[in-house]
Amino acid sequence: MTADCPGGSPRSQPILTVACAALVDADGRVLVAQRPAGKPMAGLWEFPGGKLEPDEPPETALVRELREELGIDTHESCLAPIGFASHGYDRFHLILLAFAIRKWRGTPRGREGQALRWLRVNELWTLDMPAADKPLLGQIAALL
Ligand SMILES: Nc1nc2c([nH]c(=O)n2[C@H]2C[C@H](O)[C@@H](COP(=O)(O)OP(=O)(O)OP(=O)(O)O)O2)c(=O)[nH]1
Repeated sequence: MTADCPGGSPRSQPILTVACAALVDADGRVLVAQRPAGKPMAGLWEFPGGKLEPDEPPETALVRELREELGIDTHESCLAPIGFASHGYDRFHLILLAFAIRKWRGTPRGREGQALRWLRVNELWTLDMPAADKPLLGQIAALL
């Protein structure tokens, strides 16, 4: 059986590639961070992570970002790919690569002033998140 699948917008936008983490604790809860005031999408809850630098592999970027943002140490071998989201914002097209992480050293704290919450997967659906993130929730739910 075939289904209608209308074509997407052909707009040409810069591509931004971001790696993000579902940090999963021993109780199966996932960490989310609130984007601080002054940043685009301030107040929305996101998965910690950030942009890849030129020629930087996503795993390397994520280990770096988690150290910078949360003060935790992990290792590339502790990152398990979950899936991705691809979303067109007004100014750029985001490719969001998501990894699950269950092992790290240190206690996450918001080093850039961001609030943190540990939530069960069913609670994630209730959060105000960037539009790109919603498709990731099903992928995370399938994993946990
Ligand atoms: N880390 C992260 N970023 C996300 C998520 N969802 C989503 O749309 N984004 C967007 C927000 C930003 O436009 C981009 C991440 O960039 P970033 O965190 O490195 O940069 P930023 O805008 O916070 O600011 P800056 O570091 O350039 O100062 O990806 C998410 O779940 N986690």
